[in-house]
Amino acid sequence: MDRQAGTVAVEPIISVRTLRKTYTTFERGSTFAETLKSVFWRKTREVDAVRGISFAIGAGEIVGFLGPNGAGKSTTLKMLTGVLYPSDGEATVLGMTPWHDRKRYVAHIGAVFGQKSQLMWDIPPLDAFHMNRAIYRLDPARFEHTLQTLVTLLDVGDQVRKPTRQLSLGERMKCEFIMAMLHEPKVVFLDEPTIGLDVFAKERIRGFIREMNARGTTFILTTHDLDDIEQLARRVIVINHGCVVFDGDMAALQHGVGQTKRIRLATARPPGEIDLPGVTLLERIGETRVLLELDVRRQPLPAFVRWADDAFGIHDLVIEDVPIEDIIKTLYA
Ligand SMILES: Nc1ncnc2c1ncn2[C@@H]1O[C@H](COP(=O)(O)OP(=O)(O)OP(=O)(O)O)[C@@H](O)[C@H]1O
Repeated sequence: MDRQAGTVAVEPIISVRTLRKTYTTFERGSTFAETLKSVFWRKTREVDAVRGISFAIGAGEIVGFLGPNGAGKSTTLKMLTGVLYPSDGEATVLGMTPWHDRKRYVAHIGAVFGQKSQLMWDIPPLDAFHMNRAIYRLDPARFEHTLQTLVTLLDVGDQVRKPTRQLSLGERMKCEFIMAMLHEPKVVFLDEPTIGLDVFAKERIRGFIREMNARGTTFILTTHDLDDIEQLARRVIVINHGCVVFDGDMAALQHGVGQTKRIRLATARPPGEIDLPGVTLLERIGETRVLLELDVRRQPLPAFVRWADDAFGIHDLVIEDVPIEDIIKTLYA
């Protein structure tokens, strides 16, 4: 997809315009006198959780929605799933305003919240799936076909008949995905969908998301697990303090970072001061080891290697890309 940051070439399926949410909280005070006073005179405090964010998402995208704790991700997702009214701004998802006519809206979207279950503890997922069929008034033959497809993709044929409380976390999460996708939503919101899962369960869930995306589902994925983002999202929107601080392709983000390399150097003689343009000393490890960061636009790699060998003698050299965690940390900062 040919896309500039924040815009999509195709007609957006999700469009968010200067969306804002301010929470008003009441301060009660900590002493008895303050609590008594607050009965007559309530002191309020305003929290600007989301400060006028805008973005557009095209059909078929998987977008990673990232930000540190308290950045405003859940608040945004709650507005986009219609749970929360915004203080200002607009959003349309599949041509509908999420917080208007929510009953009609939820029939077109799906949501999986890693920390919140849509299943019922004492009854098997299969019964809950059939309840959803009734709630969404799904065609029985189509429902059976979709159910079989989802059960096969996630390999939970034996588990869906057990009471939910007997399932492992990984098995339950797979059933949560089935629950969210039985009505074939075009847009699915995921909030920490792999939290607490082992590597195998994570792989299975990620494979499932990729498969459903290939079949046309658009996903917005909020997670603190950057492996989810690296493996699934072609685009990331990063928010911090309620504002969008980056909106662009993962590839562009990684390419920008590709201009910076980390170099682990073991030298024959202790390296003294390294005062070269484009070279930052990150860490000294013992007498003869250093970790450096190199901006290859200002300090070409071959020239640096020649200089280092002449200056201290190179014993060993490892060249690494900057980890995605560090790039994201910089954006958060
Ligand atoms: N119901 C509420 N009342 C008052 N303030 C709230 C409420 N919900 C969230 N906030 C505040 O709004 C800000 C954004 O919170 P939000 O939960 O959207 O962040 P988040 O990015 O999802 O964080 P996390 O990664 O920790 O889940 C925070 O400062 C939070 O304390």
